[in-house]
Amino acid sequence: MEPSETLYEHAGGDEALHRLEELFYDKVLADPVLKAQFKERVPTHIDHLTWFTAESFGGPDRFTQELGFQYIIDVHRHLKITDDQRERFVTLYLEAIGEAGLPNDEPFRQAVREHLEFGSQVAQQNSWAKTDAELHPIRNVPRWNWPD
Ligand code: HEM
Repeated sequence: MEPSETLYEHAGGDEALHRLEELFYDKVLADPVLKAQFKERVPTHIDHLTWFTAESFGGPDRFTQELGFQYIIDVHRHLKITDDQRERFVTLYLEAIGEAGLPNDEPFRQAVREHLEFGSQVAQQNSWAKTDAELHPIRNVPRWNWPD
C-alpha cells in the first residue's frame, strides 16, 4: 500500500464498495439471525451504506452532504438490536469483504473490523435509547485510518 493512500482508495473506491455492500445486503436478507431486523429489501440501503462507508474510509462526504448524520441515528432508533444480531452483522460483513474481492491484507481488515465494531456498537446503543440523552454522543461520520 502507498503510505498516503486512504482506506477508500485501497478498497477500490465507490465501485468496489458498492459491490461489497450489495453482496453483504444479500447475505443479511438471507440470514436467519438477522431476518427479524431486515424484513424486506429497502431499495436505498445499498447506496446509502456505500456512501457511509466511503466517507468513513476517507472518500467523498456524500452521506453527510445528502442525508446528514441524524439520518443514521433515526434509522436505528427503537430497533432493539440484540448482541447476537450485532455479532452476526459484523461476521457477515467480514465474510463479504473476501467474497467481493476487496483487499484481504491484515492492516485493511483490521481497519474494517474497527469501523464495524464501533459502528455496530453505536447502532446497537441508539437502537435501545428511550430518550435522546441515552443516544451515543457521536454526531459526525467517523473517519477511520490505517492501524498504528
Ligand atoms: C457499522 C455499522 C452500521 C452501519 C454503517 C449502518 C448503516 C445503515 C444505514 C446507512 C441505513 C439506512 C439505509 C437506507 O437509507 O436505506 C441502515 C438501516 C438499517 N440498519 Fe444499520 N448500520 C449499521 C449497523 C447495524 C446493525 C448492527 C443492525 C442490526 C443487526 C442494523 C440494522 C438496520 C436496519 C434494520 C435498518 C433499516 C432497514 C434497511 O434499511 O434495510 N444496522 N443502517
